[in-house]
Amino acid sequence: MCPHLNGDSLPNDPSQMVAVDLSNGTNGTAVHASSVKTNGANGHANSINARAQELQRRNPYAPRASDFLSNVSNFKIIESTLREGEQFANAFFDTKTKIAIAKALDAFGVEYIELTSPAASEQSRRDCEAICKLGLKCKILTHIRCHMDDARIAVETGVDGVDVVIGTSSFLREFSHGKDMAYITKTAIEVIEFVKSKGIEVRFSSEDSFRSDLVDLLSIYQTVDKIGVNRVGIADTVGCANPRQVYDLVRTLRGVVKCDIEIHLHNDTGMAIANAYTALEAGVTHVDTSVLGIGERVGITPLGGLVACLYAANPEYVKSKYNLPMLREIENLVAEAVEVNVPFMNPVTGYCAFTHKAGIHAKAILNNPSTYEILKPEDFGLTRYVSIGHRLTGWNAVKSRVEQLGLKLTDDEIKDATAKIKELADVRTQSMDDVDSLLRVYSSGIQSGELAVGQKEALDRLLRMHREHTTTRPSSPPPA
Ligand SMILES: CC(=O)SCCNC(=O)CCNC(=O)[C@H](O)C(C)(C)COP(=O)(O)OP(=O)(O)OC[C@H]1O[C@@H](n2cnc3c(N)ncnc32)[C@H](O)[C@@H]1OP(=O)(O)O
Ligand SMILES: O=C(O)CCC(=O)C(=O)O
Ligand SMILES: [Zn+2]
Repeated sequence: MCPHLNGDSLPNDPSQMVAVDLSNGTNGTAVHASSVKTNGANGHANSINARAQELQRRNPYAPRASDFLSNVSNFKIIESTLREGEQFANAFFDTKTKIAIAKALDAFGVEYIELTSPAASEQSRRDCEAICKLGLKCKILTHIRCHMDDARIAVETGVDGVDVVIGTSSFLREFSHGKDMAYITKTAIEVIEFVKSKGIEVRFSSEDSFRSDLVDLLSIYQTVDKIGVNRVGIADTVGCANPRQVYDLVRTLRGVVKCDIEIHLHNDTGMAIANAYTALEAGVTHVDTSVLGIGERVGITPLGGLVACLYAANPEYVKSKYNLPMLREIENLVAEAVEVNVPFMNPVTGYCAFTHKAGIHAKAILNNPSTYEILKPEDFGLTRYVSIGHRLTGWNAVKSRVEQLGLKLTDDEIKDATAKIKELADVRTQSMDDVDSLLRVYSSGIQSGELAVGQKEALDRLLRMHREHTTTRPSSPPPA
């Protein structure tokens, strides 16, 4: 039986854990230089520079110009589980599941949901229409090739906007669609103007941006910005970019276009969350995510990980935007739909995300959770645990359990009992029930005078008697 205090449970075997409720603990919240939204107009960038230089003159530790470009506290999520996520090898979402996921994401508070192209199949088109009719708070987008045939189908579905994409790297120009930059630019203009004429949002994105020629990229982005695209998108389609490259490209683009900038980052080298954070620092306004990061190959920036990272930067802002306690439910919903487990090391919902083990950690956590926690479990509707029944435990952790059990032991007695727990845990990990029995036997031995600190043999005898009693006692008859 899980011995936690407030009825929550871990998805794993919690028998060695004890939950600690320190809701009145003094978790620190990071303080952040305020950020201003910039639309990248050069005049604006210059005035930010002048303001920052003035601040720096007065105080060298004052925010720099780059800090004012940051959108770490001013961003929108484009949730693409129902588009990129459907490209995950294991994914098959029937209509009911798509609707459940869309509703859950909307209740969580994402600003946009991106859906598979209605050109993909007849059912994809019908599902897109069905989700548009749900009346969700968030905006619904669909994602199409840069082609008039796809655009004509997309605008008839009832979406709030269309995300248009075409590869600009030499790899994709040669081996995917075979079109040159002149053709891409001409078609992009045609598609964007068509979608705009329907009165809905349109975004233009270059696929494989980080392996595209910078002059080609900036020139097509500038062209589509001039004709009034709502957003341009940068895509690290193969997951090759590092944070420095992301920062440089976004920052350069920020100086070239006035419209919003979206970023889409694959996680092939494990950089997707770091790259998304860096992209926000450099001024992107929209970040693509999927639940658990599912997508092509190893997928993209995961919703939960990104939210955790941005919460660490500005908890109040993130809490005000998103229903954080829903994260676990959404991840479980998607994990079940695509038949995978939530990874053990997942931020926030990984099965030991809020479990503290080593004695040194446990003592400090019990005094103040901020010592070893950057995320507050209670903000995500979760519980903090301290694991006790192992050889790395310490007397402070044991003392907290003694107090929870309502036992009366002095510190010396607790240290003595801790030594016994360690001795037993050197042989095998002790469950919480094992620890509790030991503490109860120890305490009753002390109260009855059968035991004093350091009487190892007497304690062994009492434990042996307790074990024999509990294992040989005949089971009680069932209640009448
Ligand atoms: C990086 C990304 O994740 S982008 C999004 C990926 N999403 C999808 O692919 C959605 C699901 N896809 C599908 O259902 C199908 O691939 C469809 C309906 C889009 C196209 O199917 P098909 O016509 O059978 O073509 P197929 O998939 O074999 O090849 C892609 C075609 O699109 C063209 N193409 C590829 N990318 C683009 C683009 N961004 N813009 C315009 N055309 C493109 C290719 O040249 C090729 O054309 P072809 O028929 O002249 O050879
Ligand atoms: O449309 C986009 O921005 C991204 C498309 C995509 O999935 C990718 O390039 O990986
Ligand atoms: Zn992608």
